[in-house]
Amino acid sequence: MSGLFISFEGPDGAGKTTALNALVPLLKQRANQDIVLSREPGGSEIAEQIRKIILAIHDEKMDDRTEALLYAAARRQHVVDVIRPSLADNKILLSDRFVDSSIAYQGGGREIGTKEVAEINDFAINGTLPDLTIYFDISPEVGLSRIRKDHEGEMDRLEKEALSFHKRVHSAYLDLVDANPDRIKSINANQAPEKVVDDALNVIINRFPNVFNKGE
Ligand SMILES: Nc1ncnc2c1ncn2[C@@H]1O[C@H](COP(=O)(O)OP(=O)(O)OP(=O)(O)O)[C@@H](O)[C@H]1O
Ligand SMILES: Cc1cn([C@H]2C[C@H](O)[C@@H](COP(=O)(O)O)O2)c(=O)[nH]c1=O
Repeated sequence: MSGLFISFEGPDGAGKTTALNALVPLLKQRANQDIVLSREPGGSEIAEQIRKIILAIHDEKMDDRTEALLYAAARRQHVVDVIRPSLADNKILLSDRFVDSSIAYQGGGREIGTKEVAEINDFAINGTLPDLTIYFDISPEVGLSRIRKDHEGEMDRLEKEALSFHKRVHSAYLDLVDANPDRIKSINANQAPEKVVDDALNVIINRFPNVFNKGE
C-alpha cells in the first residue's frame, strides 16, 4: 500500500471547498487508508502564517514576483510538513489547491509567465506532484458572482482582482488541462452541488478502483 495525493483546482468560487466537505466522508466510507484534508496556501502552521500575509489587503502593493515566491514558500512548507509525511504514512492526502494554482494565478493571471512560475515551484516541490488533479471548471463570471453573494464584504486580495485577471486565470487553467491529460481531469462545476460531488467521486473511484473498494 502507498499514499495517494489528489489535488483540487479551479477559479475562485468554483465550489471546491463545498464539494470537498461532502466528498471526504464518501471517500472515507470506501477507503481502507486514512484521509487527510489540507489546503493551499496553508495546511501547516508556518504556511498558514504566510497565507495571512498573501491574502491580506496591504497599504502598499505586493509585487507580483514577491506574491509568486510567497505562494511557493508556503507550498514548500506544506510539502515538507504535511504532504510528504502523510504519503510516507500511506495516507490519502487531498489538497484544496496546489502548484497548478500558482501556474494559473501568478503565471497566467499576473502574467509572470507559466514557465517562470513552474520553475520556481519545481524548486519548492522538488518532485512532489499529485497522482490526480480534479479541475472544477467554471466561468469567472459565475465563480465571482457566487463569491460576491457569499462574502462580498470579506473578499481577499486575489478575489478582489478585476474580471480580466480572473479571465486570464481561467484560460491558463484550460491550457494546463490540455497539457496534462493524464493527471488533470476536468469536471463541470456549473451544476447542482450534489452532481458536482458525484462527478468528482466517480473520477476518483474510476482512477483508483483498488483504493476505494471498501464494502464491495
Ligand atoms: N455547485 C454549486 N452551485 C451553486 N453555488 C455553489 C456551488 N458550489 C458552491 N457554491 C457556493 O459558491 C460559493 C463558493 O464556494 P466554495 O467556497 O466552495 O468555492 P471555492 O472553489 O472553494 O472558492 P475559493 O477558491 O474562492 O475559496 C459558496 O457560497 C458556495 O455555497
Ligand atoms: C495556492 C494558490 C492560491 N492562489 C489564490 C487563489 C485564491 O484566490 C486564493 C486562495 O484562497 P482560497 O479561498 O483558499 O481558494 O489564493 C494563488 O493565486 N496562487 C496559489 O498558488
